[in-house]
Amino acid sequence: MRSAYSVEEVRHAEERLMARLPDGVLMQRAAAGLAAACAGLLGRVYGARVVLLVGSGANGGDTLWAGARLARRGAGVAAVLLAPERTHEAGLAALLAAGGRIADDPFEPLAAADLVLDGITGIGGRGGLRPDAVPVARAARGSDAVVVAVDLPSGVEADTGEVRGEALRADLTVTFGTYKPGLLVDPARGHAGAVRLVDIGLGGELPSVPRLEALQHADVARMLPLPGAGSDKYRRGVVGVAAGSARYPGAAVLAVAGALRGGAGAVRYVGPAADAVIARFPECLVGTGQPGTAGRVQSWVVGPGIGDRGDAVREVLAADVPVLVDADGLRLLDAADLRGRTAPTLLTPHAGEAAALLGVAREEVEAARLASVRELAARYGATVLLKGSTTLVADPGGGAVRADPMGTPWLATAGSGDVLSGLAGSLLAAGLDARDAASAAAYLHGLAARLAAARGTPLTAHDVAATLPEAWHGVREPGEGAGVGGSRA
Ligand SMILES: NC(=O)C1=CN([C@@H]2O[C@H](COP(=O)(O)OP(=O)(O)OC[C@H]3O[C@@H](n4cnc5c(N)ncnc54)[C@H](O)[C@@H]3O)[C@@H](O)[C@H]2O)[C@@H](O)CC1
Ligand SMILES: Nc1ncnc2c1ncn2[C@@H]1O[C@H](COP(=O)(O)OP(=O)(O)O)[C@@H](O)[C@H]1O
Ligand SMILES: [K+]
Repeated sequence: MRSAYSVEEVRHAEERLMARLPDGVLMQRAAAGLAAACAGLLGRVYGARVVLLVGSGANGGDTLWAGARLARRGAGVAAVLLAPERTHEAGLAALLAAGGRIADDPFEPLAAADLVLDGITGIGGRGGLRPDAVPVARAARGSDAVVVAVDLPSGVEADTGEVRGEALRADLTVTFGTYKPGLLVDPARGHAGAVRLVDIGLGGELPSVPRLEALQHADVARMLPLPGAGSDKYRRGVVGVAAGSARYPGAAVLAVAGALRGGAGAVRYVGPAADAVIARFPECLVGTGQPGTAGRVQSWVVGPGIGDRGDAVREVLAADVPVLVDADGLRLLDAADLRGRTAPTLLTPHAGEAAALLGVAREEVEAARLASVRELAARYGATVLLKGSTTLVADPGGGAVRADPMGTPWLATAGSGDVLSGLAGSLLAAGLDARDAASAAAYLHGLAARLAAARGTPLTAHDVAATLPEAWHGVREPGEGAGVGGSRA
């Protein structure tokens, strides 16, 4: 599990740790890790051309100290000072003593650089890049150099992943002590490139519950339901699917396709698309009536392609089992029906559906995904999976929000959300709690899409469903050909 903490939590942890250590030790640990990462990228440090973009705070200090280490190994290091009168003094002195120099004109060294270190702002940054830094950041990105962000890409909001204004785009971010939420949540995440964590000894000083966490293969593998000797199909869990309509039978087929690959013992479909479902999946139990007539299930998925069948949504929400509501079901949802429920509810909106549930514009949700998913969970008293470029899962009671690291834009294809709802519903039926079911489903769904996309052709929702067994295998046996699974962050 990768964990991210807020700026306030990082600062408190740093204070406690620094109180026990000689002055400057943490900055030296950060600079050493940063310089080592840069040396690894360069391959040969001697003779490399390195440019440091240096802001007014300790982030600039880290950058100068790392630059000094590279200069001592023979790199030609030029520092662009964006706030010359407030530059970290000891860092600058170290750089100059090691043979580095101050650049008078930022653009000339940038044009010839092999490596640029972005030390304009770190966790102390507020708002986007200041106007004077914008052309410099653009020149860095426009050069042939590899751009490494120090702690965070300058201009992004560390706590939220929001980008208010312009921000630097890095190829790699070397972050210190812990991940920050902005490194795991879009749009900021999209600026970070690959992310590498340098241990500076902060771990023991951080709270036990992080702000945000991102699953890895091993976490998902531990959650996956496996049958035992005493299992039968009912004990493994039965998932009910109330989806589809005469107009949208495909949504039912795709939700059932996801549900069949989620580890439940059986999938029961009820609704007007029964013929289409049984034609495709003879292993599915089907009925044409209302959800109330379906017989016992351990979880329900309701909503994909269901059209205007609000009665079906109400019937499902009256059942005392975990319920996942998606797509049309979210539009038909009456918040009052949720309040009376004691079993878990999982809502799975995309940004447009989330905006309608919150009564705001879609752009507002996309710009502030973390705040939006938290607000939805609190307001509706339900676990919420917010789909999109970074899929997020929040519980109504607070706790760590899960950020999915596996998503890929290949998933932006019609019907892939239906597959996800079936898959998550199946994991609910198998006994996972709502947050685990939602985040494990998003992870497997993203990994399946990556594996399918690696075949080199555009993919369909059906391909995602068909590749779920490979994704399942990939998380359980990560060594065996699931190379796509190594997450980029
Ligand atoms: N505190 C510690 O012990 C450690 C801190 N470390 C580094 O220290 C950083 C935090 O240092 P600071 O608290 O000094 O903060 P930063 O270096 O992130 O930036 C603060 C400075 O930037 C200015 N600023 C804020 N927003 C700006 C913007 N949009 N454009 C331009 N300037 C802006 C502020 O006026 C302030 O002077 C971390 O990100 C990390 O790189 C590491 O060395 C590890 C140890
Ligand atoms: N840009 C993107 N990057 C990553 N994943 C995306 C992106 N856009 C959409 N997705 C994913 O694709 C799926 C689409 O679901 P949804 O919006 O419900 O579409 P549909 O209703 O057609 O199935 C979700 O899992 C969502 O997270
Ligand atoms: K930075």
